[in-house]
Amino acid sequence: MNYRAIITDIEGTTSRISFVTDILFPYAKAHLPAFIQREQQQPAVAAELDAIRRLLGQPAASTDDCIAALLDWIAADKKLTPLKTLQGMVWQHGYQQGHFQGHIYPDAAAQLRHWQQQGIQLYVYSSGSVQAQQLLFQYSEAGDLRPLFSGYFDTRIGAKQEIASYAAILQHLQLPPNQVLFLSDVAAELDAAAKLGIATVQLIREQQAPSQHQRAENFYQIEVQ
Ligand SMILES: CSCCC(=O)C(=O)COP(=O)(O)O
Ligand SMILES: [Mg+2]
Repeated sequence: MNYRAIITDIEGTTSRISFVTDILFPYAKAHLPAFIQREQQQPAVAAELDAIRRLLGQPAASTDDCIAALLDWIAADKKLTPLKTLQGMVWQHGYQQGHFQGHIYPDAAAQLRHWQQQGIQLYVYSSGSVQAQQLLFQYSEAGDLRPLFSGYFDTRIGAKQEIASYAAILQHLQLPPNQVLFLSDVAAELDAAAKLGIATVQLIREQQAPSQHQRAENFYQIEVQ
């Protein structure tokens, strides 16, 4: 089982679920409305507002309508790309101001470093935007971990429970599926990856429902060689 690439999820896998639900999401809920009102003319923000209008099927939706939809989506933990993109923009300020650091389990930081030193290519696949992923690892409690990673994938490549998303990732990696290992806490994500022959390990750190996938309580229990 010599894997040439390992792809890891974040929430519930490298990092505590409560860091996302109790720190990041409330911060976004508190700061997104003012951020959007202030920055809505910025092309990057305007593009996401247009994407929200398309998702709502309301081309004439006001900025306030879009903000209301975003707050509903945060409450429902919707993994919608415009929400995730705007959240990443808002979280950048929080990290830069030192309002919070990115949580990473010590075993995950240590093993990711070890695997990279062994020559294994490391990637991230999270519903959080690539910007949000890079910020979490840049401002992590274990220091700037960005040098460990060869690439990042988010919902722009597809939803995490869709088989096609993993086919697109394999195309990017240019590796056979049996040389790739995907780590996540969510069985449905692992199911989709396994359908293509990607190796899987489910991290059971919190209250995850176990599945038929190989399981590990921490990164030290994951065999890669
Ligand atoms: C990258 S930190 C923000 C994570 C996030 O917004 C999210 O929805 C987590 O989803 P994941 O696919 O990493 O479990
Ligand atoms: Mg997760």
